Amino acid sequence: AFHEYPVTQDYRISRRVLGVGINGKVVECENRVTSEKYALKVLRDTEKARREVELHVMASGHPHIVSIHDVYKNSYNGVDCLLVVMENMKGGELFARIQERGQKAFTEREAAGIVNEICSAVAHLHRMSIAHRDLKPENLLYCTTSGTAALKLTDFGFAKKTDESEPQGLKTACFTPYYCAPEVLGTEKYDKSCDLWSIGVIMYILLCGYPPFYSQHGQPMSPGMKAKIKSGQYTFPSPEWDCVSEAAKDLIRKLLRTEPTERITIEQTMEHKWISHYRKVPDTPLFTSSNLCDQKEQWTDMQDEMEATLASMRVGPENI
Ligand SMILES: O=C(Nc1cc(-c2cc3c([nH]2)[C@]2(CCCNC2)CNC3=O)ccn1)c1cccc(C(F)(F)F)c1
Repeated sequence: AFHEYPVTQDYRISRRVLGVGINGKVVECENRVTSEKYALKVLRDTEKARREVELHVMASGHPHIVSIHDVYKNSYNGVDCLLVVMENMKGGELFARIQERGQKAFTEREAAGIVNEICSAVAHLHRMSIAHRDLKPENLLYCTTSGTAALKLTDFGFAKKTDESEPQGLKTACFTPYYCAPEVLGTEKYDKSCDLWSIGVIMYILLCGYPPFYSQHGQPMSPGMKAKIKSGQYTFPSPEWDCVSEAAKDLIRKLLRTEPTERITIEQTMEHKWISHYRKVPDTPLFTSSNLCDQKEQWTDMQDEMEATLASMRVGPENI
């Protein structure tokens, strides 16, 4: 249930904008009693916003999910809004921190530790039949600027329940299901498999500093593209990948399978030795930090491309 009284009664809202999400803007705010700083996400009160808040509240409390502190329903000159007060992730975004690394090289073992944190957040969501569907670097934030700060996942703007609790479009259609192809009936696999693909892309970038897939530059993703990821082939180019372990490449191959039904699940990923024994992964220095810095200007292109591919993967009866 949401507080109906004004959020300004409990928090002083600063003008500092922390970012803009799918459904709303994020600003810094301060609790009037404790002077603690929080992040405030302002959403128009729509069906979509309700779902975002509901799923984020369900997931909140896990050590690698940004926690929700309070939710308010206020209206400003006749427009109903939902205001979500979250813990303030003062450490900023995942790749910004690796870019700012400077001299001390980023190692394969550190990459494994980060992927382990992301996987435990996704495992928590998938156990609750929630698919995040917008797992991208800019939604992975650090609690504080300290080197040991926890990495947490945020922005449930595209999250969705994958069990039958929600009418899955086609499921309600009146036809004899046994003629229906599996991939149409079980969007459950699809939605969750988007998150595994995202983990694969993030893991690839962590290990070399550039993304696995490039579309022909400037070529827009064809609109209405089916769930197939316009993946093209990816490779493990020299010299960056010569020093990366076979176990890491094995896991990437299983995460980046083009066919969603052939992609590894989050449970299988957590059992993969590169994750389950991440503390034993070789502490090999990587090219990541320098490559992330060198191709800084291509960074926004990369984010746009990942965004476009995620959009094309968010298949659902409503999107087919
Ligand atoms: O982002 C910061 N604090 C923060 C931010 C969020 C947050 C929520 C959402 C987002 N951020 C984004 C912003 C645009 C990129 N995607 C994520 C869109 N969707 C969200 O739902 C949540 C909690 N604390 C922050 C605070 C202080 C300092 C710094 C920095 F490190 F940058 F100095 C960052």
